[in-house]
Amino acid sequence: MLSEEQITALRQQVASAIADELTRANISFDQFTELSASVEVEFREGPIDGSSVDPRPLSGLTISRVIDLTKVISPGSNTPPTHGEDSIATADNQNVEPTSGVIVPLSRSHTFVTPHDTPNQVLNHKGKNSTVDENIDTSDGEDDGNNSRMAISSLRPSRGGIPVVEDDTRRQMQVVDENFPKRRKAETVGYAMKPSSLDKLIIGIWEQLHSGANVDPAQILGEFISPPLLGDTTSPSQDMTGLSLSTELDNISLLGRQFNDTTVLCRKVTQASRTCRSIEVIVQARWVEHFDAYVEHLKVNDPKTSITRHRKTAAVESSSNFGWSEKELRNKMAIWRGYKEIKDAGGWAALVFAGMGIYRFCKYRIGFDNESMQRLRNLRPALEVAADTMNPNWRRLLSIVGEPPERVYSGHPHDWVVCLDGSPPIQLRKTYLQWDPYFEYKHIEESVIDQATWGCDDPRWKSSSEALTRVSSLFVCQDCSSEQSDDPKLNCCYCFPSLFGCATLTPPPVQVFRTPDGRNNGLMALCAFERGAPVGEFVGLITKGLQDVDVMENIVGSTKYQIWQGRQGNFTRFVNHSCNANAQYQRFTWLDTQRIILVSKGIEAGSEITVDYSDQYWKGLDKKCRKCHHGA
Ligand SMILES: C[S@@+](CC[C@H](N)C(=O)[O-])C[C@H]1O[C@@H](n2cnc3c(N)ncnc32)[C@H](O)[C@@H]1O
Repeated sequence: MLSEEQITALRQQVASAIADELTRANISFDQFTELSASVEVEFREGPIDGSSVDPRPLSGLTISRVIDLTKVISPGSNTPPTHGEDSIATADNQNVEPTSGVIVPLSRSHTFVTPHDTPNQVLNHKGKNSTVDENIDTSDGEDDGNNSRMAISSLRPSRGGIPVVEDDTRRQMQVVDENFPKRRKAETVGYAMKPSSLDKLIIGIWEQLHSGANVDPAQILGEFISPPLLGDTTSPSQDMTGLSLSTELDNISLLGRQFNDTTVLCRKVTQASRTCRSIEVIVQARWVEHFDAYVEHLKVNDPKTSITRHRKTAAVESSSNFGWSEKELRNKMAIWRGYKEIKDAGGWAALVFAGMGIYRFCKYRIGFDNESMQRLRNLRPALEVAADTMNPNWRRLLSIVGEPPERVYSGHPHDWVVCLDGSPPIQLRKTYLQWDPYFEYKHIEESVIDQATWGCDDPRWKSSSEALTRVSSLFVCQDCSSEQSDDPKLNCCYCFPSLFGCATLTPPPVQVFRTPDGRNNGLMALCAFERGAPVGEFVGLITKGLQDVDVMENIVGSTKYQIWQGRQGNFTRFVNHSCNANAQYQRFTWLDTQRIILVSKGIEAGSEITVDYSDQYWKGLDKKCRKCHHGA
């Protein structure tokens, strides 16, 4: 019998051996939530190098255990999701005025007043009373001491190491250039994506929707006619060594044209095949409905015969029409029924944009339960907003099954605020009218220079000696030292490939959503963003001297400028604060011009995207973080 100490030593030895093996195995556990491990132990006699070991175990298998690792892998799995705070929710939304979008500059001519238009007597985090102006200030420590800016509060990118302290400023959000924090598990909000088959299906839908995939019947009706690819001209493999220079050049340009033509043809066929696949699942889902209706009809006409018998009759009739055996039809029908159930819950958009993943999901039916279908039901309006606004013709596919082809949601994808509980989306402007009856928001992809202020100059441009030290006329990335160009063929900088210098830019998978805890709107990540991946650029009006509004203030050399998203900008305008943020703002220089990028710190699919506005931002404001309940 082993002593207590020997058992402890044995336990440690076995545990550390398993841990070593696990490290070597390099398994990605991220995709599992209900993980268990099966451990088998045998004891053997002899040295471990195997030179003279008796390969037979002492007494066969000593132990065999299955260990539940769920709690180790997902320690927070029992934590209620954020939307459990529903009780505070919608009514509360009336109370928190989202500052940056609703306050207009005093210097501009709007006359309405919101609670944040005037200085407020407020409590800061330490409970101290202070009077503040409602602004955002973002000067970044290279302050020239100009106190007129002190009253402006800000979303403020700061340079690493340079203190960002202006005691009188508020609403400063800091950009952290250094000490990129370790990835943290992000909280999920309403959609609460967990790694399962349904999640894969949903993420597949979002990815298709944001991939630039063109689901348009016109694509398959359009021409596939392309110049002859083979036969009458030089094929790519033909030996050209004996050709004269001009013939050679002719052939090269011909090869180039052929290559481009083939690319176009290939693109058209790929798109057409994707569209056909969508038509296929639409028709198959509808066929199941007709099958059920027919069985119902048989039952009404012949109530004495069992429903099973009627089903068989209908199956036999249709299998001969399909040219399949009854069994084959039944197998297919089981999958098609899955398509119908997805359509019933998630709407036609879920079906059309599901891609190939839907087949496996319906074949194996893992996670095909009431809870999953409820999740799809809640997602339905959000999916339709994305589908209608990004793929305006997709509903025309539905005319094949007699559904209305007109889209329901028009405008920009972020003109709609989706609700986590599946209730109808709200027009963006309506979510601000209570504070600003004139609210409107123009969606722009690039910042716009306020010419009244800057003329033709872009204050973000690094005209300083920094830029002039370049050896050639090429632009060089300050981070990776590679050449930058808007021409994808010349560009070598891949710091933020989804934003700069690459051939295709696809819209980021994000949506504006209604927060359930009184923060008005927020930004939802539909798919995961890896740590370090850009979500988008902070764009708006490049201006200066605004007071009493939320602005991002920045500095290049000695030039200060502001980015104001009050009336125009992009989705970054809806990013809320969290003390536990999963994203942050970073500076980046593209073609010698400063840009501010929203970068992921590890954002999970289905989470709200947040940044830490920093204490500076909240300083002196009568607000607590409603996301984390800090700073009450
Ligand atoms: C840049 S906007 C963010 C989008 C905003 N929620 C909206 O609906 O327009 C900043 C404003 O959102 C609100 N906000 C953001 N994060 C918050 C938080 N954690 N707690 C409370 N309010 C927050 C505040 O009103 C803040 O002034």
